[in-house]
Amino acid sequence: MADRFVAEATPFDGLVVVNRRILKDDRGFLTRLFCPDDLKAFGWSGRVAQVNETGTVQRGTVRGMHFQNPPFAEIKLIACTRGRVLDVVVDIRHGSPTFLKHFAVELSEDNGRSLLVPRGFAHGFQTLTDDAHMLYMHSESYVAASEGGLHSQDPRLAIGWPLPVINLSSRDAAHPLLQPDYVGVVL
Ligand SMILES: Cc1cn([C@H]2C[C@H](O)[C@@H](COP(=O)(O)OP(=O)(O)O[C@H]3O[C@@H](C)C(=O)[C@@H](O)[C@H]3O)O2)c(=O)[nH]c1=O
Repeated sequence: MADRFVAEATPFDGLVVVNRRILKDDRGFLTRLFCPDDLKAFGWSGRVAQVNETGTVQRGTVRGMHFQNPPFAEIKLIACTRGRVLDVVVDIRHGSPTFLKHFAVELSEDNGRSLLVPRGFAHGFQTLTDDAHMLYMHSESYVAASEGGLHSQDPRLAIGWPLPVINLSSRDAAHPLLQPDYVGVVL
């Protein structure tokens, strides 16, 4: 069996686009979403503490930009299992050469792409279709008190959302803008 996952490097240390093989036959398809042994080579380590799914009703909705602060900083493997999204991460690792730069990739139910996001990135996405579903593997448990957020429309991040941004949650609308002295997270 050829590799189920083919890694595509990004300009960000540890951030990997994972191209999944999609096995098709007359009935439909099968694709492997997660395998700790295979993904170890791409940077997954430790356990899967939880698997979450979200469904988003309306095209143009933005969720994010979210992260957990140390000691609960987490690795996430992110896939879109229904519809299409523009998935975006921001490097917030203190001292990183790509600090506060962002990376965007389209994830969809058809393109077989997942994003393996190391610790020290904020994550968000915009739905490009109605009724979009996302699936997340998390290496750490959800700890509400450790949650952090950046504003998805912070001018300093300059994320080019392709559609007018709608439906921010009240939490996401309240994320503060970055201060000039922001130094990121120390892992
Ligand atoms: C993330 C999370 C939320 N919750 C609760 C908190 C809240 O009552 C409800 C909805 O949470 P949120 O508003 O944070 O949902 P959402 O905005 O979809 O949060 C998600 O956004 C994307 C961008 C990510 O990267 C994810 O890791 C996650 O942070 O679910 C959990 O119980 N467990 C979890 O792991």
